[in-house]
Amino acid sequence: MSNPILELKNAAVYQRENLILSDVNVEINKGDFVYLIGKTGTGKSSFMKTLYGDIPLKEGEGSIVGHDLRQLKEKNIPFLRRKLGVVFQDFKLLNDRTIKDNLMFVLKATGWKETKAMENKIDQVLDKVDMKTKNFKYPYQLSGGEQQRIAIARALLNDPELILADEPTGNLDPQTSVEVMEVLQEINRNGNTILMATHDYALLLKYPSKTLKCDGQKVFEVVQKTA
Ligand SMILES: Nc1ncnc2c1ncn2[C@@H]1O[C@H](COP(=O)(O)OP(=O)(O)OP(=O)(O)O)[C@@H](O)[C@H]1O
Repeated sequence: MSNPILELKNAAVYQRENLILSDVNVEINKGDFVYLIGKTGTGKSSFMKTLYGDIPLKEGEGSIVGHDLRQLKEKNIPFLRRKLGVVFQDFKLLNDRTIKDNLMFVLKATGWKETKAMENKIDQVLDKVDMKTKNFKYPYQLSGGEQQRIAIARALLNDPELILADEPTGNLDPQTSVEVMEVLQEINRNGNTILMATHDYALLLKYPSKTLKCDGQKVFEVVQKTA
């Protein structure tokens, strides 16, 4: 029996009272790499926000990493987020502290106490994105691609069951996008499950995978054409 990490049944996504997506039926299983595509304004970000508890699910059924999205209470959102790694287009690193301190901040905020264990974990995640030697730098001293790799490392800190990446290459040039994508692919090969919203069709062609499309207030799976 498959035990999906994410399952939505007849779900509807709203921004306040505006219906953005309806009849959403989606299943993501452990180890999957799934793209979410669609034109600007079709609801990719709203879909992602619903998954990490930023927008409440008011219609249909939804479960993600063991949480029922319909029953999700404000106080449980931090616990949901701990099981998710979220990566954004604009990196969202804290510019007033070093890379190491950015990661330390997240570990402390999520209940880690032991300095040695925290340092080991930071080394481990930075190693995964090939950024171990830059841990003393400040975010503004890094290129966009490097900052995004740090943001991916940060998403890995609590061994997430699912990584949600919302346009992770949106601010990067094509070559750097490929480099960041290589990191995500490697992480996926190592067993991490990833849902990535993107409008970068070049990446889809280069790294084909299961693809969901937002269009006309619906989400459906598309079969990629090999041109
Ligand atoms: N905070 C908000 N309040 C009300 N409506 C919103 C809000 N944010 C987005 N919307 C609307 O929801 C719809 C979907 O937006 P969303 O950002 O989810 O699309 P998207 O596919 O992620 O677009 P993009 O690729 O430009 O990021 C749009 O019509 C947008 O105007």
